[in-house]
Amino acid sequence: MAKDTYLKKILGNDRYSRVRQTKILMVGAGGIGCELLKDLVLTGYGEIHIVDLDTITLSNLNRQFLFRHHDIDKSKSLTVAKAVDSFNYFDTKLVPHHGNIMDAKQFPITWWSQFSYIFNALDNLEARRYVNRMCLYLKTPLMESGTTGFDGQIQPIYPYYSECFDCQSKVTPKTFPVCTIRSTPSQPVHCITWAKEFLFHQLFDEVDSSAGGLNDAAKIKSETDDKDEIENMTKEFNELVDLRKLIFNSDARTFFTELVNKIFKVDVERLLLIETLWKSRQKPVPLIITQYEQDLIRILDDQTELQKIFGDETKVWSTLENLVILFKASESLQRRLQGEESFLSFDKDDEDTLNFVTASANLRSIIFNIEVKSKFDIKQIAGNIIPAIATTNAIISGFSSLSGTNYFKYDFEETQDFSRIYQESSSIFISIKPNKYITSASLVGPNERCPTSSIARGLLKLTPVEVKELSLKWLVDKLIEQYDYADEAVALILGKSRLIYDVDFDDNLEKRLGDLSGFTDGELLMVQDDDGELESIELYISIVEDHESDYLPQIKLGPKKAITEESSNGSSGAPDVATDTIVIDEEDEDLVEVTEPVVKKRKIEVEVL
Ligand SMILES: Nc1ncnc2c1ncn2[C@@H]1O[C@H](COP(=O)(O)OP(=O)(O)OP(=O)(O)O)[C@@H](O)[C@H]1O
Ligand SMILES: [Zn+2]
Repeated sequence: MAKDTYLKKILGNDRYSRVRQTKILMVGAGGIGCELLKDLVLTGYGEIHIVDLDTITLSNLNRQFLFRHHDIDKSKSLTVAKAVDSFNYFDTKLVPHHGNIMDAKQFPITWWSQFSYIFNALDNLEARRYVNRMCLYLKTPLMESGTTGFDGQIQPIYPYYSECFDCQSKVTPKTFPVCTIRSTPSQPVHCITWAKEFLFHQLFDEVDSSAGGLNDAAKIKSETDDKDEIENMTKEFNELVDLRKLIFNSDARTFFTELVNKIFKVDVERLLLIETLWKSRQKPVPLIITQYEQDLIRILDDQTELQKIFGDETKVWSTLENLVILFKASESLQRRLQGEESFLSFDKDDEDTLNFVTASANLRSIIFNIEVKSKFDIKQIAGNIIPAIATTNAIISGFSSLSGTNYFKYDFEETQDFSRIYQESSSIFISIKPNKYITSASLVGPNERCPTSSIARGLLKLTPVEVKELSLKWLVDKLIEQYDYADEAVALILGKSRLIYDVDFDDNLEKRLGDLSGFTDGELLMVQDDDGELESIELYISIVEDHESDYLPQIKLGPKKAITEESSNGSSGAPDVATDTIVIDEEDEDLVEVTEPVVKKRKIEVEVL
């Protein structure tokens, strides 16, 4: 049977002919992207654009099966596009783009508007949110997907008909109270966090006293009322400062001995004095280095023995072995700081930093009678790594492409009316839990409180000549005419927060649009109703050579909706998939970044042209 006859049979004639004519975009060509592109090519799409900003690394090869060893350092998007050639049975046109999808210069809205459907195969919240917003401006359906270990999810998004990516707040990563980390750890992860975020950071990293963290007095006070505990922590901190000085003016042995003595003996003895802490907890046992000194010296001189310890990363090291590792790591870190490097940051792939954190976390675990972990395990936890599983990616990609074909049931060319299809589509979840390997949930309408989809969005299309000739007054009148705003109720905010017009500020009215600084292609214009009756609309300024249709989107603005703090909160990378990520990690801060769409008018910030 000819290959496309086969496809016709599976999809049916109508869907088949629509698939063949459809141009889609896939964002991300990593773990999910490789699997997904294979599926999309075999679905028979007419044209697929692929965007990825990254190049291939060795660690990608175990699961990103379209890449080979000789592809290392090559562009992911260009490589995947070539790799699928051997099974491109339906002659799908592949158009790769190497670049950041959030780059509005490389990918202006006119570029986005060519796609009928967008598939996300991304690994971060920021890019996901960006694509979600672009889809809202253009009313382009989006298939969102994400995996974390054995968990995975797809979410079909039909803009303004079903929930958008931001409609559900994302699971917040776990955080630990400072005092659990500093005084009363009870799990390996507490000791690992302490070793990485506190000990390593204070000794070797660049310390920014204004940044807060585990030493911030206010933070400590907010976690405990115990005066002794606060005093202890402050003392510990000051002694650490002295220890840091020793890095530069002592030899390796002195530094190591002082380090072990202070961190694993003196600090612990001090904690033991606070009796309230140990009423219902097992007491820690301070480490006495002299008990291990002789063996330590012997092993440090024995290369074979050393190699044996360092060679097995999956073994759980004994106290003595952890001390050996700690000595070698601190010696090496000390040498690096005495040399060229002015500070050292923890990096799971930097052996010295990982060894230091592993050994010090384990020694603390031993003291507090907590399970000791192998270096391999600690690397996963300290690096916030949740292993990526090829099978999870393959299953999720399968669901993503399969569910995407639902779109071809109807002809949306003219209408973009998704009222039926969204009710026939579902989010799908997979997991390793028995009886819950695959579950699904019907799509529901947008969350009224969603910070992203609770305002209307669309394009304001103008030609360069119109931008030059039309005045702001023309635009205000046009907005009133189109959206039924009460007279004098319109307020316009350009970009992040610049008020360019409202009833009390009409200085710009006679200006040409092009003379308003910032009125450029790709900039956002927020239209607010000062009477508080109608919802806001965010317009994406699109300057095009020609626009047949209207200047403004054909939308009926609904009544204004309330947005709450709670609903504008988000954090995890994959949609709704819980992770065991440890916070108190600066890197995670970008994960909680939220783009607030509703800009409060602030006249103070007005720049009069
Ligand atoms: N803003 C962006 N623009 C374009 N591509 C992006 C953007 N953000 C992320 N990506 C791409 O999305 C893909 C996500 O894939 P994946 O989660 O497998 O990540 P990875 O970097 O390949 O693997 P890992 O993070 O596990 O080492 C990556 O190839 C990444 O380059
Ligand atoms: Zn939403």
